[in-house]
Amino acid sequence: MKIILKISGKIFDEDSSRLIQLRDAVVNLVSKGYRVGVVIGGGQTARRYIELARRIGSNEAYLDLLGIWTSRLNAYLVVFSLPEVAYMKVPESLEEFIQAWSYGKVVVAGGFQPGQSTAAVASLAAEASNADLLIIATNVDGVYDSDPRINPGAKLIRKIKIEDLKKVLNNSHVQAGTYELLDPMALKIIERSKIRVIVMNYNKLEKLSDIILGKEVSTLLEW
Ligand SMILES: Nc1ncnc2c1ncn2[C@@H]1O[C@H](COP(=O)(O)OP(=O)(O)O)[C@@H](O)[C@H]1O
Ligand SMILES: O=c1ccn([C@@H]2O[C@H](COP(=O)(O)OP(=O)(O)O)[C@@H](O)[C@H]2O)c(=O)[nH]1
Repeated sequence: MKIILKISGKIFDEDSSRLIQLRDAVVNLVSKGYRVGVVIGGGQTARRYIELARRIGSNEAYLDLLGIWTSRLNAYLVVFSLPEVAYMKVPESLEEFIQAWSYGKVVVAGGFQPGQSTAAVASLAAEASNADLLIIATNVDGVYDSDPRINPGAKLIRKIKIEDLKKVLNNSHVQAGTYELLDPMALKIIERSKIRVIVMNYNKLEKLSDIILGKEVSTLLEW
C-alpha cells in the first residue's frame, strides 16, 4: 500500500518529541510493508520569515519562496531522522519527487512552487505515485462543519464528499502563509484523481495505523 503523509509544519513548533513520534510512525509503516512519502509544511518558522519580508515590502512570490525554503529545512529534519530508509535529498519539484520515488525509499518533500501550499505538493505526489491514501496530519482532529478554531461549536465530520469539503473550507486567503488545510490546487488534484484522503490530528501519530484502518477519530474523504 502506498501512502503520502502530509505533516503540518506546526509539528516542529512544539517540542522535539514530535519529530521522534513522526520518525517512529514512518518506520512503523515501512516495517509493515507500506511505501511512504512525506511532505512537511513550513510552520511558524515559515510564517516568521514571511511576516518579516512582508514588512519590507517583498512581493508574494518572494514570500512563498521563503515558505518553501523553510519547509525544505523541516523536510531535511525528517530525512536526517530516517537515515536507514530515507532518500537523502529533498525533491524540489514533482519531477524530482518522481525520480526519488523510483528508488523505493521514503521520500520527504517540502514546497515546490509559489501560489500553493504543501497540501498541494502532497496531492501532486499522491497523484504521481498512484498512492492508495493521502493523509493530511494537521492541528485539529479532522474536517469540521466550520473552522473549529473560530467556532467552538463546530462539529467534526467523520465522512465527507468532495462537494461538502469545498463548502466547509475557507479558501479566500491566497497570501503566502495563509493557505488553510487544503488549498485550491490541492482540492483540484484530489478531485481530478479521486484521491482517498484522511484528515487527522498530528498529535495522534502514535495511532496512525488505527487511523488508516478507520478505527480512530479522523475525517475520511470518500468517493
Ligand atoms: N472546515 C474546517 N475544518 C477543519 N479545520 C479548518 C476548517 N476550516 C478552516 N480550518 C483551519 O485550518 C487549520 C489547519 O490548516 P493550516 O493552519 O493550514 O494547517 P497545516 O499547518 O496543517 O497546513 C485548522 O487549524 C483550522 O483552524
Ligand atoms: O509548494 C509550496 C509549498 C509551500 N509554499 C509556501 O510555504 C508556506 C508554508 O507551507 P504550508 O503553509 O503548506 O505549511 P504548513 O501550513 O504545513 O505549516 C505556504 O504558506 C506558502 O507560502 C509555497 O509557496 N509553495
